[in-house]
Amino acid sequence: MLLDHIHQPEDLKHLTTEQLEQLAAEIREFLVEKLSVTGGHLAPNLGVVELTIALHYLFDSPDDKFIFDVGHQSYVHKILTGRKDRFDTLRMYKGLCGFVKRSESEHDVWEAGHSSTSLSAAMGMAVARDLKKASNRVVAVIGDGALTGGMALEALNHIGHEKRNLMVILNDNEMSIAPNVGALHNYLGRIRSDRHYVKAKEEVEYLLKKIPAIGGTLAKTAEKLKDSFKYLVVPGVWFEELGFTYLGPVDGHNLPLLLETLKQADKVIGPVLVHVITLKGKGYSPAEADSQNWHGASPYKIESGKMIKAVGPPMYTEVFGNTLIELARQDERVVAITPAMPSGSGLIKFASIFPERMFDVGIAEQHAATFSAGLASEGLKPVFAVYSTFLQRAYDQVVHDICRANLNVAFAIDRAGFVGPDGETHQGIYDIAYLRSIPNLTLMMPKDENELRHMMKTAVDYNDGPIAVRYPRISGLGVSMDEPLKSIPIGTWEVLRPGEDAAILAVGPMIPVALEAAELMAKEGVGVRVVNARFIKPMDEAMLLQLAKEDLPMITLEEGAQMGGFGSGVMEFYSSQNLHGMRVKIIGVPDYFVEHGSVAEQRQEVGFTSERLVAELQALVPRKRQRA
Ligand SMILES: Cc1ncc(C[n+]2csc(CCOP(=O)(O)OP(=O)(O)O)c2C)c(N)n1
Ligand SMILES: CC(=O)[C@@H](O)[C@H](O)COP(=O)(O)O
Ligand SMILES: [Mg+2]
Repeated sequence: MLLDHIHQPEDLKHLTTEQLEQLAAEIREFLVEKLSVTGGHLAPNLGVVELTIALHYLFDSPDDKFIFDVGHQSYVHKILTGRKDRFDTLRMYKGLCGFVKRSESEHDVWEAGHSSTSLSAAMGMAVARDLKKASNRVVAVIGDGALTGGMALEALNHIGHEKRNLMVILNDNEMSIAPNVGALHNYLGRIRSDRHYVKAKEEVEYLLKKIPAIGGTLAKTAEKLKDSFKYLVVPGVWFEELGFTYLGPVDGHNLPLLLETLKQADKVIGPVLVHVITLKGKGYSPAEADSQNWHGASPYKIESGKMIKAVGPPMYTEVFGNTLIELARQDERVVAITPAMPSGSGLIKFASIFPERMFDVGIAEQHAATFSAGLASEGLKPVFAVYSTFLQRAYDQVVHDICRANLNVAFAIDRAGFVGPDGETHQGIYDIAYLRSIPNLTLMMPKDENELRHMMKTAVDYNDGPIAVRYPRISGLGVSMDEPLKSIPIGTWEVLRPGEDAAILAVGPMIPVALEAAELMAKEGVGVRVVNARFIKPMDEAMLLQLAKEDLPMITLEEGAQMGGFGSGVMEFYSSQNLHGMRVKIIGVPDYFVEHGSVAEQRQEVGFTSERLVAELQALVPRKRQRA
């Protein structure tokens, strides 16, 4: 196998084109086989095998900087840069990261996970190169989905203006996670489909070259003629008008053509955009047929293409999607907005039932937020479905357009808390801290999937401003769903277990571990009250005052950043009441980035365990209260 002899990009340089094509086939086989066990972003990586081989064959990483947008399609890059032997640990605890990772290799020059950052980073590296009088290449690989991200367009604007040497490779597979959307996508579609563009362009350019060099007005007319023809035939004229040289579209699986085009691109002075057409999932028929489902694959059976899914209670996401349909049936104000995550957010069924009330705006969280504000300003009830981590992209819009204006936007914040294999770039652990300080916003988290349903009803019924419900990327507890849906009084907590010696104020999925700790403490004769602190804002101030009255020591427990989180809110409240003697132990995610692994391993790592809680309670509860 050629692949056995590839340990670094240098090992590619002597191969023939036929050998490179053989290598591509071997890498595809490797990916399908390895990811059948580990899971991962199979379809995106199958689509960039030839492209990644071509880059490492022609150019010289790490001197030449390769920047992968999102970074989920960097497995081939990792294989070619000495990490193929680590793929059995892909996305596992302390194993190979599923995204580009600087600590893994000198070839990983730019980390991501969130989309649309590659062009800005590339521009930074290009300017740095020029200021250092260096001559390395800077090559960004960005997908058609990521190109819909606002940051990418901001960067195109800057790159085209400065006209520095920089190569942008647009990996166009017509897919985001779902089929890509938007006017830019439609434009790319016209280029992809009108093959005659390329032929006509060559003929026109040949013809124009034939016109003898002439002076005077005729020359100006000829130039104008050439420009107007350009609009007719140059496929990438939009990019050309932004200051790029556009090359393509080129078949991203035709290695000889790809090599030829990249060599041509390498000679261009100034920014060049190479439009590469690929097939997401190329080479594995189940992934080719359904690249949305195979974008992020669970472990699977290779032969049957059947993914191995955990059986058990429904995911919170599924309960959200089903409940939103129920609410939308009762209330025609309800509309759903997703920034390119219809499937991950559980909205596929909703979209099929209410196509006119479902909006996939592309990878555009900022736009999604203010679009929701616009909808709410006209009396609709927009439900903005967004992952906690991706909502970070729209922080200003949440403050400036939604909360300040006190508009009735409902946020359905999925993937709140640890997310597992996607790791540090995707952990949903900052939203409590970054949302609770914004005036007018109500923030809640259910103890189980049944309470999620009632919280969604609460959010839709609530007409006093923005309201957010956050829920985790895990299955529910398997509780029964009670009917009918009813609103929960805002700002009310719930005592789940009585106790006279201490209290744990737990948020969402932290409740089971709090109940476990209380059970263990009961064996020591210590009564620990467990409270479902389901409203992070506003808090249940009556209950907080009652706890103070009883002088109960307490733990606050949240799967969110400890700094500025729910526990901080409790301390702030007691401070505001001048209750300075309260003994409060805040337990949340410590101040560092928690890397990939399973949710259970991540929780274990930061001490979200009943054993840890018991130790903290023993330190908190004075001896006299600990009955013999
Ligand atoms: C800011 C942000 N929003 C959403 C996502 C989720 N996401 C990851 S990959 C992806 C689709 C990317 O499409 P494209 O850039 O075309 O790459 P492809 O997977 O098609 O190769 C999305 C929406 C993200 N990573 N970052
Ligand atoms: C790379 C990326 O951002 C998405 O593919 C993300 O990994 C999806 O996350 P879920 O698997 O939680 O839907
Ligand atoms: Mg794509």
